Amino acid sequence: MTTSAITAARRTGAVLFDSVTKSYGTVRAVDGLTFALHPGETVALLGPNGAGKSTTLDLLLGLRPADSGTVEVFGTTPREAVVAGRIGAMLQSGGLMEDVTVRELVELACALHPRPYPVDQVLTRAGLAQIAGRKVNKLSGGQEQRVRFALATAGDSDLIVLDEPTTGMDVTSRQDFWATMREQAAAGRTVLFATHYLEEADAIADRVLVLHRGRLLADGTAAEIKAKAGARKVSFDLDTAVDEAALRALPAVGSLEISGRTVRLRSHDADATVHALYATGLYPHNLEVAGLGLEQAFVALTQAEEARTA
Ligand SMILES: Nc1ncnc2c1ncn2[C@@H]1O[C@H](COP(=O)(O)OP(=O)(O)OP(=O)(O)O)[C@@H](O)[C@H]1O
Repeated sequence: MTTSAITAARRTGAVLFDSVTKSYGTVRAVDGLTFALHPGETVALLGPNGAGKSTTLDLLLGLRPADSGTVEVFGTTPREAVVAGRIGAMLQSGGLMEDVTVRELVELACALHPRPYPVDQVLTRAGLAQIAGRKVNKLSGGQEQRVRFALATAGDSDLIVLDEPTTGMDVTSRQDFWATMREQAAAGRTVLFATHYLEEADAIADRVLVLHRGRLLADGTAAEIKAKAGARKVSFDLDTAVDEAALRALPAVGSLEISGRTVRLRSHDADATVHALYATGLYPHNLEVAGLGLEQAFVALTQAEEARTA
């Protein structure tokens, strides 16, 4: 980010990370991270295991101090933003209070929020109305996630932070969950979620941040991230026996998979690959050239970075 973008984000942004670093002993979990989130955005935070996603969220929520750099939330410190009720959070870790009912726990969360919603509304929105009387320690994993979701939306917060929110939820719960999050975003709230479900990031996020070893590897729309990965999938059938060596010698070819007379390959310059394919005298049928999905783009980007820094 440029200095003027940082100044603008400081004035009008929802979140600003400016050169933030955090280490645990010798492990640098977050390494000079700079980004801003704008009000009303829904942003996915992606990264392989250990990339620093949870640490980033902890810093954003004021649960850990940064070693250097600054974290601002609506122009204040994370802690001030939390106390003012401006952030609702749903974290992976942290047990729920056990010996209380779902309703009692949600009542407590509402009582603690400066701008609470009615308890019944929170329970219904999280799909908990039917099990409000049940003890929290008797819930399934997916039901516990719904309780965490209820706690994150107990009041009118401006920023909702979710760490792998749908892990353990069944398909219907997931759909309900994201429908609610869309409503929250449509009402102008900023939503930041860390996830390993790339199809969710693709479908839901306006913007995707890819972390790798505590650094920002990519920042853009899902379409931009796919384009950045650069590779295309090329597939075709041949009506003669497949000459693997000739295919491997085509320009820009990455991986190559042959199944009978069907060929599937990755190319970082599909035009060059296909032109050269025709030039060899082969005649491909059913030729298809397609972009990568977000998941494939993510793997391509992170693997390229691993190779670059190895
Ligand atoms: N409390 C801690 N003490 C020591 N090291 C830690 C601690 N928490 C995280 N780390 C290390 O910091 C790095 C970043 O971890 P973090 O949990 O932020 O990553 P993540 O992207 O959330 O990973 P995952 O996808 O596996 O949840 C990892 O190398 C991890 O081992």
